Amino acid sequence: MLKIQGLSKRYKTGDHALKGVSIEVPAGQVMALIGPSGAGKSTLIRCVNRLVEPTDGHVFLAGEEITGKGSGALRRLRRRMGMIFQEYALVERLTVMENVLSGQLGYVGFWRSYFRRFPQEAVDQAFQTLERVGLLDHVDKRADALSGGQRQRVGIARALLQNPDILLVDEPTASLDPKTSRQIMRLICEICAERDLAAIINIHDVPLAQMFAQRIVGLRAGEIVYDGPPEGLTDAVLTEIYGEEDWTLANQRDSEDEDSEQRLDEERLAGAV
Ligand SMILES: Nc1ncnc2c1ncn2[C@@H]1O[C@H](COP(=O)(O)OP(=O)(O)OP(=O)(O)O)[C@@H](O)[C@H]1O
Repeated sequence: MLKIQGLSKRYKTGDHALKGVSIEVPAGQVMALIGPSGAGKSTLIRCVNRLVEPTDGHVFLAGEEITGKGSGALRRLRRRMGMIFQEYALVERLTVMENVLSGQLGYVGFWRSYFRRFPQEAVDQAFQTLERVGLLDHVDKRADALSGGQRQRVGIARALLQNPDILLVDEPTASLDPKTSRQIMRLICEICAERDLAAIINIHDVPLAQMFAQRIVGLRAGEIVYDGPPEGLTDAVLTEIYGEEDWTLANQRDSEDEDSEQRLDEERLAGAV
């Protein structure tokens, strides 16, 4: 679905943020992008939709090249990439429904959306999507009256209303508590599976990435130093990505988390929760 070939980015400041990165993400795959601060994760995501202009390399979405496209063609291609942000990027004074419908902006034209005259089909789809993300009871609430988790659900619904081929997700859980973070990651992954959607998730929380993503790509100083399954993130690999550190605690917490998660699932199945 997404093919990145030899992507490089050198900012005007001289920072060499990406050094010839090549990755392919097939439809339906959720890929977590991890790495220390400054490794180039945000730059990579932003080069894919060309919010940042790559210095070199090529990006293809479903076989169509994104790099080198003029503004009209780029706008059309961007509609097929749903962005989900750390800070949700909602319009505070608009309702949940209005925020979600703004995902249709690229389709319905500026004046129609300015006067909030959305086609019935889009409104119906927005209701269905809001039901899927668990916000049907909040459609008329203003965005500024929502919790962090609810706000991120609005962000997800808005991205889905574009009918994207891929989700580009930048730190979706950075402002959320641990339980809500899991719920949001679970929701994103379930939706990707249901819709055969690819996703790249830029995430700092390694245990969370391991718990939910099918594939982990580790960036260090603009280069891929790991690309494989979550189980392959050994202490040695983590050290290669992040540098020397004692990983025992993180891994221990990991298996404890898994145990309690499994217990909770069993209790849920037994109808106890
Ligand atoms: N607009 C910019 N102008 C100049 N340099 C930049 C710009 N944005 C990022 N950089 C530099 O590019 C490198 C990669 O930054 P980037 O934000 O992509 O890393 P990151 O892995 O996303 O970090 P973080 O996890 O802290 O968000 C860093 O050295 C950063 O200072």
